[in-house]
Amino acid sequence: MAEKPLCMSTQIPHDEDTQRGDSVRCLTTLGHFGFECLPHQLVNQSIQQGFSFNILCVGETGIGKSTLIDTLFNTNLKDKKSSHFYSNVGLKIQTYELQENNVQLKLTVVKTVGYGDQINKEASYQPIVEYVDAQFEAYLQEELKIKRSFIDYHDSRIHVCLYFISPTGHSLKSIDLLTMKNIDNKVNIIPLIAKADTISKNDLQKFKCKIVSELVSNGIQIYQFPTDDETTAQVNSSMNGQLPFAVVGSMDEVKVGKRMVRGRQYPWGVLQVENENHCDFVKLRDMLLCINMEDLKEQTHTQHYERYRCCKLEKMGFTDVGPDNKPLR
Ligand SMILES: Nc1nc2c(ncn2[C@@H]2O[C@H](COP(=O)(O)OP(=O)(O)OP(=O)(O)O)[C@@H](O)[C@H]2O)c(=O)[nH]1
Repeated sequence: MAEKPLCMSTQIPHDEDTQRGDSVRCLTTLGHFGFECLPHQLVNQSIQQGFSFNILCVGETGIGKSTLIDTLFNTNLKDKKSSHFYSNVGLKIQTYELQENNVQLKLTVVKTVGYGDQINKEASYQPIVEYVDAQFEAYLQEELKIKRSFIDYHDSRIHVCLYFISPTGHSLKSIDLLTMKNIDNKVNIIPLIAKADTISKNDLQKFKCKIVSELVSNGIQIYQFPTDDETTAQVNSSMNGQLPFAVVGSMDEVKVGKRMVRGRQYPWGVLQVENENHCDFVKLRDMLLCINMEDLKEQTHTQHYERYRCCKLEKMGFTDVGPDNKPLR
């Protein structure tokens, strides 16, 4: 078998090579090496592994959580209506395998049940906080194992919380402020005005402004679409200015002219869910699924989980040491 000659001197330093730090130099490469294919290797590996995405839907009973998820993913996940008479808030967790072309997505939807139906508002957000923390804890425990198996580990950490605001047209309720305040450093919150077809366009704009000012004055951090990538900076920054999205959900097919569209039929006409002049559904779908899903996952890992992990490890007595082997404070 013919052996390939080993090329020892493949990189020739040029005068213009820049010196970075003490020991890392940028060299101009000559010829083909192959590492330019690394991004393709990553794409193939990701497609083979499949993707997962975990959504938490928080909102009052009957506010349109299941319908919106169905409309987003074109599924029929809703089973039966929840009662208004639960003594505690519960969470319903459902996982689905979805496929679009050759991309597989394991979607987990966690939905509040009985939220807003109790007098004690503390009891309304506590189960949500506990659930989010429990998923961080499960991930941390997997990380701390000697034999870790992340390949088949189902990462259930919540990547986004869709917070459904009741379309009152007035202001946020105390339960909204309390819950968002207690989860904003644990999850990426995207606020939505639910059933936006029940409020006039004029009132909707005023309501949006009121919500934003209440979030700011209460120091509640909502997720900001990232503006550091030049390919998405413009659209993301414009969408940041349009939050909270006013959404309408529907799986009904309605006739408009010669076309069938998803919408809600009224005596005065049809509200088309996918018409950007009618509501912000398409904006939400694009932002959530097409443009920022990966950032939501990254923020979950690098910000929210990292905060949980740091806190937990410190409580467990771990400390980092500096170069002099002394504990860092
Ligand atoms: N007008 C209007 N009605 C909606 C909208 N979305 C859902 N609905 C209706 O509201 C009712 C409740 O919707 P669901 O999607 O079941 O609400 P949910 O929040 O999942 O309800 P629970 O699981 O019972 O808490 C249904 O009759 C829906 O058809 C919307 O955007 N506008």
